[in-house]
This record gives sequence, structure tokens and C-alpha cells, in this order.
Amino acid sequence: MVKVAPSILSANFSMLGQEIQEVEKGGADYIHVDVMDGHFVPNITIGPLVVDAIKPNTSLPLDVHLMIENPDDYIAMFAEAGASIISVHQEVTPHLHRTLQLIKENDVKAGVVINPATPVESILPILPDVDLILIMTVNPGFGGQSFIDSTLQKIDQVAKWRKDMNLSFEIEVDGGINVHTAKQAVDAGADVLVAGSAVFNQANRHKAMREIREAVEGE
Ligand SMILES: O=C(CO)[C@H](O)[C@H](O)COP(=O)(O)O
Ligand SMILES: [Fe+2]
Repeated sequence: MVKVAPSILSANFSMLGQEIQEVEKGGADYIHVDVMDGHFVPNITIGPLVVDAIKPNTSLPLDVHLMIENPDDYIAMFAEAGASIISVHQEVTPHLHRTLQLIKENDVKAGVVINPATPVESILPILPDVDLILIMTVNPGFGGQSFIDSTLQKIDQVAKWRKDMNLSFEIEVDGGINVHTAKQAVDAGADVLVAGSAVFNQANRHKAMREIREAVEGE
């Protein structure tokens, strides 16, 4: 079963609790939380305080995507605030094994993210150590961008490695996901679909999520 993870980046920040409850009622599997520091990416969003504030509003896992430099310095804070999964970017994490270990020591599932221009081979050595691989299908920093088609090959490659190595981590995709690109990503091997604008920019969020699920039905 493919999972849908609405990204609150496109939600109404003045009523985040209600926005999250609405997508939970509509069948969301994870709540995707985009943390941006204005250094690694050219945008600033939210920190542990907001994660802590939204935690009581949902029983769904909080899937925290850290787009920040020096992630090791903040992992304990996000874990304490209620993150269920913490994913760090390969591009800013020189000691990935150590960082993944740190995430797990905080009793949180550990993920690694790669940008569209990052070679997929760079994550091969750490595949046995992750709970999730997040393949960025846009350049991180903003919602509402267009899906980059060349990322499909990377999804396919990671899915092949997972099978060959008999591993069970999830393959998540993030950026530009809509009814068309969701199907392409799932066909390539994705099993968690992050969707921001395709859910929160629609008047009927339940219908938007249903349509994404229908597009990948039977996968
Ligand atoms: O990590 C992200 C951006 O860096 C977001 O999760 C992503 O862009 C979601 O937005 P959309 O579905 O509108 O592309
Ligand atoms: Fe994200």
C-alpha cells in the first residue's frame, strides 16, 4: 500500500492544527514537516517549537524533513518535540553513519535525503542503516515546483538495491507530486508520496488525496 504524506509547507500556518486534522481525517499516513534554515536552502520555515505545538493535534507519525546545515545539533530537539522520522540531507552530513546512529539513539526512525543533482551511488553504503530514503524530485526550498523527470531513474535504482540487498526501508519522494507524477514515481518504486500543493492548495483536501491514491491504485 502506497502511503500519502501531506506536506504542511502549503497549509495555512495560522490554523495548522485544524489543517493537520483535516488531512488526517482524509486518510493521510504521515504528516510531512519541512524544516528550512535559510542556509542549506533559500527559505526559512519552522523549528522544534512548531513540531511540539502540532504533535497533540494528530496521532499520525510526524515525518520531519531537515533541510538544515549541521543537523546533528538539532536532532535531539526535534526528537524531544515529537518527530517520528527524521531525515537528513546527504549533502550536509559528512558523517552519515554517525548522524543516523544519533537519530536512532533518540528513538526516532532515521532517513537520508538526496537532491536531484546528487548521485544516487552516494547513499549506497548507508542503505542497511536507514528506515527511509527520500529522493527529492525538485530542488528543496519551496512548494509548488515542477517534478524533475530524471529523478525517476534514481527511484528505480534505489528500489533495485533494496530488493537485491533484501532490505525493507521505505522509498519516499518529495516535490511536484500530483496525480500524474505520483503514478510515475510509484511505477519506479516509490512507496511514500509527499504532496504539499497538490493537497493543501485544493479546496477539497480529501478529494485531492483520494485522487492521488486512485492514480496509483493497484500498485
Ligand atoms: O521539501 C519540500 C520542499 O523543499 C516539500 O516537502 C515539497 O516541495 C512539497 O511541496 P509540493 O508537493 O508542492 O512540491
Ligand atoms: Fe519535504
